[in-house]
Amino acid sequence: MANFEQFGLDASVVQAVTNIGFTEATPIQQETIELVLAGKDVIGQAQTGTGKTGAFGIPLVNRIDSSNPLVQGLVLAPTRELANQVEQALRQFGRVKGVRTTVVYGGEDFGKQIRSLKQRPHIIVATPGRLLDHMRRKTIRLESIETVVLDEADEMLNMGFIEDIETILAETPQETRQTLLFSATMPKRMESLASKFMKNPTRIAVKAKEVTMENIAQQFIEVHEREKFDVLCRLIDLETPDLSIVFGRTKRRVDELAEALIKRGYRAEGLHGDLNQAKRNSVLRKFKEGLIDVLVATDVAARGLDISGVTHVFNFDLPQDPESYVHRIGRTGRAGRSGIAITLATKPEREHVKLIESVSKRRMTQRPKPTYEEALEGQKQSTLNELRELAAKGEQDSYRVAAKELLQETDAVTALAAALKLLTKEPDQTPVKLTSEAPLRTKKRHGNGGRDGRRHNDRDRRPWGQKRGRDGRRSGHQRKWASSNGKAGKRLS
Ligand SMILES: Nc1ncnc2c1ncn2[C@@H]1O[C@H](COP(=O)(O)OP(=O)(O)OP(=O)(O)O)[C@@H](O)[C@H]1O
Ligand SMILES: [Mg+2]
Repeated sequence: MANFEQFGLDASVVQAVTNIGFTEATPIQQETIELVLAGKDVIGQAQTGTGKTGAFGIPLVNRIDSSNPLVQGLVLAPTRELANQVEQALRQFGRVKGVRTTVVYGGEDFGKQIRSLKQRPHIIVATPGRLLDHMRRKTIRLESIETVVLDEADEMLNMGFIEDIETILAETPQETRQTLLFSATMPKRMESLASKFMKNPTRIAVKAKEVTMENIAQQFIEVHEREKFDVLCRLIDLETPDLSIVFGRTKRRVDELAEALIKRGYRAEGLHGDLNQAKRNSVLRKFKEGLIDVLVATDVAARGLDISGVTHVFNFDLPQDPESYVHRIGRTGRAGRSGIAITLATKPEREHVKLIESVSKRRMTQRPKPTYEEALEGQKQSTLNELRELAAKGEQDSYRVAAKELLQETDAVTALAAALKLLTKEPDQTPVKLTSEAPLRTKKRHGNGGRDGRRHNDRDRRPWGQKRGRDGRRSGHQRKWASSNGKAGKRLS
């Protein structure tokens, strides 16, 4: 296994990476770091959660001349939250070397961004729309850019950012520019972008049958539309996730789902593109801090977001395309950890499930709908585990007298059973109202990448090819690769 010293990186960059806690390069990092250092154009495809940010970010900061005040690196990301997260990662990689980074995205004050641009960042991370605005205002110039990275390149095409990206790339030095494309999915249509903007790129790709991670258990449950919500609640009760993400198809759906979950006593909040940026930031922060356990989101949260502790992804509604499925479920099972992805599908949607399976090259295991009894049992076990842990810690001195008094009145089993009942969140059946969604219908995939026929303007993404208005949306955590699973590195290679 490779450590970071062997790639010819500056000692300051190796130091920064070590400080973060990375000891070994992940497979995609092993393959791309030297190429990027050498100035080559690279198309990097590797599964979700396997360190692509480091694969481009570590050599990128290494290439920066930190004594030169000009901006040298540009990273584009499809959403605001992701742009934020990537900038945080780059800042960490470049900290010891003294590389300055900044991030610009829509929905935020220009003034603040202009002030940060005046600090002469070496690398700018941006969403395409806001970057263009800055270019028009001449608050960002790209003629000194040496390296451009398109993170989630295929998604930026999906979102209709292609013209924006062409405009941006045209403002960077054509002859000398290094261009890097990264994503877990590289659909065929990426080729035209690559051939147009890249010079003899090296392709690093995972094998087709390894598009999704094997450490993510993929399951699906066949449901009727009207029972979906009860099934979701029972799943949460039964599975007792640490953190989970529930994906809904539309913004309205996300709002309704979050509200319904809250009504049933879950700590949930919604995230989608119609919320103002302050709200989006606060929801994501609360989720990372564990102040909420369930993040309900549109596909705005499907790509790139790296949040530790997400043990479960629920596809309440099917994603509109198979690539989106790969990215959604990739919000769990990151950095060698395991995760569970559960997809709810109605009977008419079976075909769509098959299409997803054929693209992700993995079968989903069908499981039955959880029963009320199973949900209750899950909650009981969870309470029992917490009780066991607390008892083992033995820090209940101030409760011992009361406990003894209780045991004089009633036998131990009765007393404990009452405590368990009190502490257990029994499955809540409060009636809730959700507007029902028509099932997703499968259309044959054409050259347009199989965007579904139903175009719903309540969605967070533009259909393929359609020009987007301003800008997208989407933040970070560092830990040791394979910290919880020593085998992860091997499995990936
Ligand atoms: N060499 C390493 N050692 C330990 N942890 C690492 C290493 N490289 C990356 N990680 C951690 O792995 C996690 C996933 O990394 P990252 O977000 O870059 O994945 P990704 O491949 O970009 O995934 P996605 O396709 O979802 O965007 C992060 O928490 C990151 O800090
Ligand atoms: Mg990523």
